[in-house]
Amino acid sequence: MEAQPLTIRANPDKAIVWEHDRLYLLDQRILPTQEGYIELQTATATADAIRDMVVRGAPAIGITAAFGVVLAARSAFKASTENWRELIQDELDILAASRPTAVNLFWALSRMKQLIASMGEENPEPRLLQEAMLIHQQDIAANKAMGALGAALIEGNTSVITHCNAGALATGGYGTALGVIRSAHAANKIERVYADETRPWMQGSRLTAWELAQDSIPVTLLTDGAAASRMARGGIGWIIVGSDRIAANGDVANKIGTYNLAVAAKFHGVKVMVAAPTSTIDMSAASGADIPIEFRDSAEVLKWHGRQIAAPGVDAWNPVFDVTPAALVDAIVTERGVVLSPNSKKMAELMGV
Ligand SMILES: CSC[C@@H](O)[C@@H](O)C(=O)COP(=O)(O)O
Repeated sequence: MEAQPLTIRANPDKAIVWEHDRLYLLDQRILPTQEGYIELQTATATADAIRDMVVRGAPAIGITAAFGVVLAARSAFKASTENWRELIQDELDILAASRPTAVNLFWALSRMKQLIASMGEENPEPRLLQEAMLIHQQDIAANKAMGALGAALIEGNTSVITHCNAGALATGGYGTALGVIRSAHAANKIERVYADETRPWMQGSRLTAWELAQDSIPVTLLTDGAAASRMARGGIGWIIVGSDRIAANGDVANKIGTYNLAVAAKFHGVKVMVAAPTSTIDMSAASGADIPIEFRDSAEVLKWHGRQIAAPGVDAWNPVFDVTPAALVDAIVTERGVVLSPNSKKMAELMGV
């Protein structure tokens, strides 16, 4: 899958673009040294793009899958105006199998499936496209609401640590954790952001630092192992991260290494904020133990830029997410409100169940 020459200037707030009835994704694998969009013509190609990390980040995966359903409906309706509903099923399953942890994927597919179930004999594409666009727009609005709510929790002017990339690139735009940081920076509450590099895909150095630099927000990279040392030296008010799935008891799945950060934060008296839209909350997962954790190829750890960095025959354990227990989380910030010291009762109240 090669990046196409740019027709749209690369912009983190435009990582997912639907234009002239076509789906374009900013290729996040090649940032920040190259910028290019990939055009996707089928749902299967969309699922491949999600699996191969062209697009990543929980809300962005969900939005992309919703547009993937539009592409699936287009080809199914072209093949048969009568049987498109049956024809689309395989592609819906292929999209659902792309990545397992981010619940936003399944949430978005379920919204699209509900709409399909309510449709008559008309061409499904226009209404499905309208729904995908609504999912996209609602995500941006949720991020802006979270930005204001999360920024309000930060007192004075402080430095923060973030992990992975929970910015505009990982969402429909504006970002979750980076949305909070953007809003807090605009309110003069952020002195500096320390971005963990985030092995092995380097979302922190390649994507987060790129986004923050474009916003002129002071950013310094940390190797993942340096975060506790940085906290020990003081001046860090908050750890601010996103999430791929939050369980009904407030346990948080996020990029591998988030749990380490939260443990170190507790020891150093640094608070932990998780910013995530309610589409990331999975009330059917009673606790973090019920969240499926994606394991990726050990080659992602054993190789660096295609070069072998471990002795031949050495294996690697490569879970790409971990679960931070609710007891280590000070605040979950959603578009519906903030949950302080989350637990099952407070999460149920937030979700109205
Ligand atoms: C707003 S994005 C929140 C999470 O999806 C993000 O922190 C993360 O862990 C992304 O992992 P990735 O493997 O890059 O998709």
